[in-house]
Amino acid sequence: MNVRQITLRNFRNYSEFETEFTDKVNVIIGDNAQGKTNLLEAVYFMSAGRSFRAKSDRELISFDSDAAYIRADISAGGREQKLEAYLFRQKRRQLLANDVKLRTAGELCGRLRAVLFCPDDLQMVREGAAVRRRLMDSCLCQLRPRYAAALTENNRLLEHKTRILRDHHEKPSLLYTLDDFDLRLAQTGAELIYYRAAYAALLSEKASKIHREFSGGRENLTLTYKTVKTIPDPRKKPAELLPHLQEHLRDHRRAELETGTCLSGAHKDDLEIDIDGIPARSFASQGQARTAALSVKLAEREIHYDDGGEYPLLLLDDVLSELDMTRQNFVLNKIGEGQVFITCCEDGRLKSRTGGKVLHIDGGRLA
Ligand SMILES: Nc1ncnc2c1ncn2[C@@H]1O[C@H](COP(=O)(O)OP(=O)(O)OP(=O)(O)O)[C@@H](O)[C@H]1O
Repeated sequence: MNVRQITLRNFRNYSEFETEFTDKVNVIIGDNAQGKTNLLEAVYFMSAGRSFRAKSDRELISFDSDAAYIRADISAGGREQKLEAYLFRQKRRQLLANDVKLRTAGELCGRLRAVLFCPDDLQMVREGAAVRRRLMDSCLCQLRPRYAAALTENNRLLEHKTRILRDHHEKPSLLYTLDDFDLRLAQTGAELIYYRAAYAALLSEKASKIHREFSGGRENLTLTYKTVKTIPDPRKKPAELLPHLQEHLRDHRRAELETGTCLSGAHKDDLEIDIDGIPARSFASQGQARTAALSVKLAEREIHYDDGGEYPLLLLDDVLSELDMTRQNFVLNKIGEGQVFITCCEDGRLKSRTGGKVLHIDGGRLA
């Protein structure tokens, strides 16, 4: 699976841009703020139907434009495909695959798979649960289109429910709709939990193996999925999870009304990371935290490979420079096959170590 060519119009700081990529390692080099991450973001967008850092499509459109365009010519599953995205400031985006309009971002997911490793990922060990939920979500959205649809719906319902909880004092009639929202939240939440539980078990198994190799057999990494407390076994089918989620929602109704926030549901899930049975969040050294984050990302890549028989794109945004030489070598050795994109500021060493194609970016253009 690879991106052969990308075309950008009015995307971030790229007004008109087109380039071909090699199906091996692409090293994107340039000074700060020249558009290296923007280019990676465009590639990622075509795999996930969303950016990994922008809150809305509008942020992706060049400051002085009303619309942006991304086109990726890809090769996947032995087929050449054309993926396009039209993003607008004032109206809904339009996504196309081989000239056919797609209704949702979920329909884009899966056509082009990518694993992103960016500086924020190095914090997955230390930060709050949101980072680790995003980790599960971004991979599952690509692996399972049904998951992407459930996640979009769950987020939409949460936004509505939050408004109800916040505004019901001024408008008590809003409370009549709360039961319906809770039911839909529990239904979509049950789907999310079902998929997350299976994914977390697989990720833990693979990441643990990589981490052990990485640490010279000394450390044991485990990932444990944590969800709504009333659920005895999250690996049961969604229909069996539903009543437990409803029970938890009922128990928290009063607290939700008092605090004006959604306290119950899959949006609180976590993926706990332990090293040798001790919570990494509080006790891991800097080196251990980095090794764990790397192991998790490399495990994610393997899961994609096992699922689809092809390596996903590996997007490494400015992370290699943050790793010491041993860890850089471990990553570069593990890459082996598949298309890779690496952004970095310095030239030279990476080029010779990866043997990759170098793209010099300067002010949103190829230098
Ligand atoms: N919507 C937009 N329209 C125009 N320019 C934008 C837009 N969004 C971001 N930029 C510009 O893109 C540039 C940043 O690009 P990017 O994040 O890709 O940098 P980078 O080359 O990865 O830099 P660094 O090495 O510092 O991470 C900034 O100068 C920013 O102002």
